[in-house]
Amino acid sequence: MSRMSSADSPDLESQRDDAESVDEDASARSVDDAVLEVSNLHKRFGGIVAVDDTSFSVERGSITGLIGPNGAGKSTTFNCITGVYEPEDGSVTFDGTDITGWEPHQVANQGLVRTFQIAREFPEMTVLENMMLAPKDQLGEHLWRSVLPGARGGVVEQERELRDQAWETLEFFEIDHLAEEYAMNLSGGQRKLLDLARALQTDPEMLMLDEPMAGVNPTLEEKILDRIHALREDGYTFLIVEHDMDLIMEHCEHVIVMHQGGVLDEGTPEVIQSNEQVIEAYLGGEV
Ligand SMILES: Nc1ncnc2c1ncn2[C@@H]1O[C@H](COP(=O)(O)OP(=O)(O)OP(=O)(O)O)[C@@H](O)[C@H]1O
Repeated sequence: MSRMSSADSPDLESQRDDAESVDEDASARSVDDAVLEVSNLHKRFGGIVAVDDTSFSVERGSITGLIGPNGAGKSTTFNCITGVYEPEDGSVTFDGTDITGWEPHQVANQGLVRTFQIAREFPEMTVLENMMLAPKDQLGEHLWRSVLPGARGGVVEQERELRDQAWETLEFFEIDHLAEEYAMNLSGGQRKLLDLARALQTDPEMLMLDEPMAGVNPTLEEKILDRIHALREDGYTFLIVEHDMDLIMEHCEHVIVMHQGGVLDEGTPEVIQSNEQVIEAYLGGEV
């Protein structure tokens, strides 16, 4: 299933053949219950092919890792899935619905949310205010509703529920003591926790995390991982881009490897770790 160009060397061609046989094994893995299906995705920027015929599925309730050297196309794939970019070709299906080319807020409303490499909170708002802005379909955002007879009570009630939910989520991530703090005063790790909390506030089914541990100290990293596992136990699905290989291999049950815009291989951490093409992709001077 390698997606390298036809200009690949014979060596790489033979690796691709090997990869295909490995992938046959991988695809034998039952993805009966795929919550996300990415099929033949293509995205280019001028002459740069960033995502080249990429296909993979994510099993519902799994923690799946998406890895690959710098420039492999991971973030662009995330962006194509979540509506930041529109792919030139291919499709994205979430929970049985074709969401290809949907706007980011539509994707989020469907239950698929993401975080970014660089957290995107509002720095001049408090943590709690950031939380209150996150949820989808807030009645309070639709001002017209407030002028409908009898609707005002509903808005007040919904805002109270959102506030309660925000507190609960902040407690879950153990940052409730920072609720009144301006987001700009948080540490890098605390921002990552806020980012996750905000994503969760939208009541998603699946979270896509782009380098959730970058710049996070080991103690906070433990806490974030602990929360991710707790959420998975609750039925959430995770797709995680992360450069820390040890972390991916320890915490993901399935790993997808991207290289030069395509999927080089996928499988269990054990399979991936022993795959020489993967080792070469990482150690071939491109990391
Ligand atoms: N907005 C853009 N304009 C032009 N080229 C881009 C753009 N975004 C990504 N690219 C290019 O597309 C390719 C894939 O980039 P992408 O950021 O998706 O890789 P990545 O695997 O996420 O890398 P990293 O691990 O370094 O974040 C790279 O060659 C990159 O330079």
